[in-house]
Amino acid sequence: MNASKEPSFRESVDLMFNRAVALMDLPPGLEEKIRVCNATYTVRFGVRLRGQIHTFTGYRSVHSEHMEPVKGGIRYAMGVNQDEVEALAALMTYKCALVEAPFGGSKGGLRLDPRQWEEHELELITRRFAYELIKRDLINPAQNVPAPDMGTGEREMAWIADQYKRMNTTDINYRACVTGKPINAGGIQGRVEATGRGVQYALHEFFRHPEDIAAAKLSGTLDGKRVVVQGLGNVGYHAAKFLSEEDGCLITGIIERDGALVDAKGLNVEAVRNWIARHGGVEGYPEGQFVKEGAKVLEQACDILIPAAMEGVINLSNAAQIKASLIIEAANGPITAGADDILRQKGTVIIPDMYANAGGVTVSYFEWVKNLSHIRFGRIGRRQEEARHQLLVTELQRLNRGLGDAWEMSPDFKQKYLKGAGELELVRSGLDDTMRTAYQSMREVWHSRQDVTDLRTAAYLVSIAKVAASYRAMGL
Ligand SMILES: NC(=O)c1ccc[n+]([C@@H]2O[C@H](COP(=O)([O-])OP(=O)(O)OC[C@H]3O[C@@H](n4cnc5c(N)ncnc54)[C@H](O)[C@@H]3O)[C@@H](O)[C@H]2O)c1
Repeated sequence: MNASKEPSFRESVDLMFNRAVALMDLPPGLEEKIRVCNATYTVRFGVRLRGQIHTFTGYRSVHSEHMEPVKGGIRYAMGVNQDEVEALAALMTYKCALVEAPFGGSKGGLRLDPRQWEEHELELITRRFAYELIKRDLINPAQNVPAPDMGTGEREMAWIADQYKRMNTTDINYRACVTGKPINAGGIQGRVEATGRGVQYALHEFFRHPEDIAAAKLSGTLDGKRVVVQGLGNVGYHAAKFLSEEDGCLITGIIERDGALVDAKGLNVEAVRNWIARHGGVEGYPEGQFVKEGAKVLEQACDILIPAAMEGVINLSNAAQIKASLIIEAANGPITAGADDILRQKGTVIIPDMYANAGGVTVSYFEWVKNLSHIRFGRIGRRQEEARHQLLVTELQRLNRGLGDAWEMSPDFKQKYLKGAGELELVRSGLDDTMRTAYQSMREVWHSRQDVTDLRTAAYLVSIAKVAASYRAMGL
């Protein structure tokens, strides 16, 4: 294949879907029903800014309503188009099914570069976009619940929730109309970092299986592994930070819009992030080496490659040169269908997007449930009980006393013990359980079926089977 034959993002998702359904025995016609996008709404609206009217184009796509509400982020970027939004909505359907978040798939986008607008201008634009979607029930706690994606975050979600409340003054569940909100606007602890945390938990689970580590031509643990990450935004930053600070990984490459930094000794993620915040890019960072053609660093030798920026970055033009033997797709669709073929033939192990970045929607689900139940999270679950018990045992050992003795708690212990399991602990353990269980469901298919040679096909098989079962149960 040459570069001109590169399929679009939407075609790539469909090609990978087709590869999986060819191995399934679905009732006639159901495959087509699952694959197609149910509806895409395009809106153009004007906002008076800087003395003139600016017209913006936005989309909200609903891929599958086999479960409602449908769920999926809202992206702000210049490249947003219908094809992209539909591909992302389809991935949301498969992702939610894989991790058993009870939602259908949706996605939205607004064609604009958020860096070109002031905060108060972005608020006006966001509120107007939200108004257009809310009045058509394309944002609604029972029907369609957005979340952050590229170019958006907590701030935009808070504006959307407030806009919904203004238009639905008697809806007590208004907070559940969007997830990824700030804590003081009905959000949940651990949501901001959830997708990056999920990438870390996915790698933890991968490294619990020696057979899988060997398949990726690696050995040992995460400690000391060389990691290259593309995109130091919400997902890439948190993934790189947790992997370097908690697991001992060396971040040997960071690729951003203006170029890349490489350093065999490992880069300080926090310091690079602060540099980007101050200077708008990685160029000039005082440590490591700056590479102007950042995308070339995707081809650098490393153990784990984490594309966490955007789709299509590993494609027919560079797939053969990729040296990492393990790629975890933190971004949606970073590998095109053609590149996926090349990498699979080379024996590269790919942990697919629909699983790898599902931490965001998983914790969004917790937030939505919290908003609907109107109860603060913090009841003690089994794992928290165990953790509390362990804390108690450790403290008693420290004091060298038996259980019946009178004893003084250390202030640190007292604070932790009396606090019990807080919301953050619950969110983390729920996310960890979800990432473990979903990985095991994929790997079971990967290792038990002769005709399944990769994790992506396994992920599609698991999720399509669940979507198909929903359609069959509800009747068409
Ligand atoms: N935010 C979430 O919770 C979430 C959940 C699931 C999946 N995702 C996916 O993860 C990816 C990143 O999302 P995000 O929320 O972290 O976005 P973000 O806007 O917070 O960060 C994106 C980062 O990538 C950088 N970037 C953009 N284009 C680049 C390029 N060509 N080369 C190198 N760097 C580039 C940006 O400068 C920015 O630092 C997207 O594919 C998104 O769909 C995000």
